[in-house]
Amino acid sequence: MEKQQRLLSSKLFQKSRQVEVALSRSVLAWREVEKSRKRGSGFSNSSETARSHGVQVCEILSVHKTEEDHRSTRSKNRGNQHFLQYPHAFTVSYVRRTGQHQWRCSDITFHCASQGVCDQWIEAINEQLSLLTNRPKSLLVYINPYGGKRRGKRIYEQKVAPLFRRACISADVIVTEYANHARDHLKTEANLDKYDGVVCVGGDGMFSEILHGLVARTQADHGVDQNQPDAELVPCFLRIGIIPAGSTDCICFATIGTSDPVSSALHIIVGDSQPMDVCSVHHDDILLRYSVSLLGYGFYGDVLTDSERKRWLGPARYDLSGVKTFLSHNYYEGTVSFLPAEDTMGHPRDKLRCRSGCRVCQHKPSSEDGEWEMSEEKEKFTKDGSSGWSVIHGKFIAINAANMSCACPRSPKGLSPSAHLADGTADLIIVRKCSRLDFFRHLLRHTNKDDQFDHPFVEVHRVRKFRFQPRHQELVSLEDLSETPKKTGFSPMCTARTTCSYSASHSSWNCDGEILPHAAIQVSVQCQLIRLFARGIEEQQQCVFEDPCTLWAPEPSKPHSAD
Ligand SMILES: CCCCCCCCCCCCC/C=C/[C@@H](O)[C@H](COP(=O)(O)O)NC(=O)CCCCCCCCCCCCCCC
Ligand SMILES: Nc1ncnc2c1ncn2[C@@H]1O[C@H](COP(=O)(O)OP(=O)(O)O)[C@@H](O)[C@H]1O
Ligand SMILES: [Ca+2]
Repeated sequence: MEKQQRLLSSKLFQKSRQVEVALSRSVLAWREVEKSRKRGSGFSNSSETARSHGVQVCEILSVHKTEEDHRSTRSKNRGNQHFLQYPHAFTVSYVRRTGQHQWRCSDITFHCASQGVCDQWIEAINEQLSLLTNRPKSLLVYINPYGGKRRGKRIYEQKVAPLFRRACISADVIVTEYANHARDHLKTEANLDKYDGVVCVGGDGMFSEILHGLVARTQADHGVDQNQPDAELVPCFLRIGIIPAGSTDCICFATIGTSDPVSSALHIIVGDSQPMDVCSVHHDDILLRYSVSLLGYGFYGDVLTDSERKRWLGPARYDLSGVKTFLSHNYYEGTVSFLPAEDTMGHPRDKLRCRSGCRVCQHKPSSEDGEWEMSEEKEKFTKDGSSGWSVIHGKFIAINAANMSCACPRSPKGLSPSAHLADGTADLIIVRKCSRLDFFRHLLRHTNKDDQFDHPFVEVHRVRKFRFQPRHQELVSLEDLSETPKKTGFSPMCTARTTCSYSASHSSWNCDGEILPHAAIQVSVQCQLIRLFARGIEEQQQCVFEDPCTLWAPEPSKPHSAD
C-alpha cells in the first residue's frame, strides 16, 4: 500500500483515551495509544492491534476551537489528570455514513496539551480544506414554502442552515411568493457572479423552476436562441443543490440515493458535482420546456392533471389520482418516432446501473468524437426519408421518456432502473393498449425487483431524440403556448375513446410534474447541460477509503511532530 505523507502528528486526548492523531493530504486518522507504550514519544508502527479510525479530508466540513464545550467537559472531568494535562481542544466536523445513502454530520473533539498545538492542528486542517477548490462558499437559496407537506422553510432553517453556518458557507435566502418567482428571479435579476451555486428547497416542480431560470439565463448571456431545436445549448456554470421538500423528489432521490435534507446539504458542502442530461421539448420552433426526470404522456399525464385539483391533499394526491386514472384505463392513439442511441455502452434492459463514477456516462461521445458525428449524419439521412428514425403507430396507455431512472420512495428502482444521469440519452418506454390486469402487473413491477419491461405490450428504447404526434391534432393558437395549461377540446372525429366516461382524444405530457399545453412535441436530449451538487448513488462499498493504517508506518526521518 502506498504510504501517505504525514503532515502533522501528535499524541492527543479524545474522550478519556489517549490517541495518536495524524494528518496527511487526504486523511485525518487517529488510534488509541496502547497502555504498554503510553510513555513512549512519537508514533510506533509495532501496534497491529490498535484500531485506526479516519476521515477523508474531503469529507471534513470544518474544524474549530472548542472553548465553551471544553470548559464544561473539564468540569465534568475534574480530577482527571489527562484533562488537566490537555486543557485545549479542537473539534472536527465530518461526514459519517449512517446507511442507505444517508449522511450525517459528526463531531470529534481532540484535547491538546498547549494552545500552540491546538492552533497548529486547526491551521493544518484548515490549510488542507482550503485546497479543496470545488467547495461552494456562497449560495443562492430558493425555498418553496408550499411544496410537499409545506415544510420547506422549517426544513431549511432547522436542518440545513446550521450545517451551512458550520461550514462557513454564506447563503442568500429567497422564500418564493408565487409560482415562477424563482425562475424569473434567476432569469433576469439575480447577480449570479456572487454565487458558487443555487439551492432549491422544494420538489421536482421547484427544481424545474430553477432549471428553467438557469438554462434560460445562460443561453441569453451567450446569445443562444433556445427556440431553435438544433441550437447548441451552453452548459450552465453554476451547480444546483436540491434540498428535498416536495411530493415526489425523484431528482434528489435518483442522484443521491435518498430524499433526506441533511444528506443533500452535506453533498452541497463537500462540493460534489454530478453532470445531468436535460431534455429540451419543442413544438415546431418554440421551446415548451426542459425536463430532467419524466416526460410522460397518457397515464402519468392524466395522473398529474387530476392531481393538480387535489393539491390540498399534499403528496397523497398522486396516490388518489393514480388509482382514479388506473380505473379510467384510457388509451391514446398516435405516432411515436425516435432516433435510437446505438452508439452508447448501455441498454435499458441491461444491469449496468448508473452509480457514482458511472462508466457509461463517462464514455458518452463528445461532439468531437467520430461516434457522435456518425449519429448526427444518420439523423440527417433519416430526415430525407430513409432509415435512422424508427416509427411506431398505435394505441398507447402510456408513453414515458425517462432521462434518468426516476427512482423515488414510491418506486425505489424507478421507471427505468438502468437509465443514466449523464449519457446523453433517455429511455423511451412505450406501453401499448392492454387489459387493466396487465397494466396493473406492469405498474406493480415498479415497486418490486421484477422487470417491468418483460411484457409483450411494453417496449423500451434508448434514444437521443423522439417525437410524438397524436392521431387527431387540434389547432393550437399561439396564446395556447402560454404557461397556464389549457384543457384540450374534444375533436368531433375523436375515436380514441375508452369504455369509461373519463375520456379524451388527447392526454397531456407530464413534464417533471408540470402539465404541458401541447400533445405534439419534439424532444432532444442535451448531454450534460447542468451539474448538481451530488455524486450519483454510491455503491455500499464506495464508503471504504484508503486504510488510514498506512499513516502509522514509520517515517524515514522524524515527522513534523506537534507533541
Ligand atoms: C400498484 C402500485 C403501483 C405503483 C406505481 C408507482 C410508480 C411510480 C413511478 C414514479 C415516477 C416518478 C417520476 C417523477 C415525477 C415527478 O417529476 C413528478 C413531480 O414531482 P413533485 O410533485 O415532487 O414536483 N411527480 C409525479 O408526476 C408523480 C407521479 C406519481 C405517480 C403515482 C402513481 C400511482 C399509481 C397507483 C396505481 C394504483 C393502482 C391500484 C389499483 C387498485
Ligand atoms: N410561493 C409559491 N406559491 C405558489 N406556488 C409556488 C410557489 N413557489 C413555487 N411554486 C410552485 O409550486 C409547484 C410545486 O412545487 P414543488 O416544490 O415541486 O412541490 P410538490 O412536489 O409538492 O409538487 C411548482 O410548480 C412551483 O412552480
Ligand atoms: Ca440520461
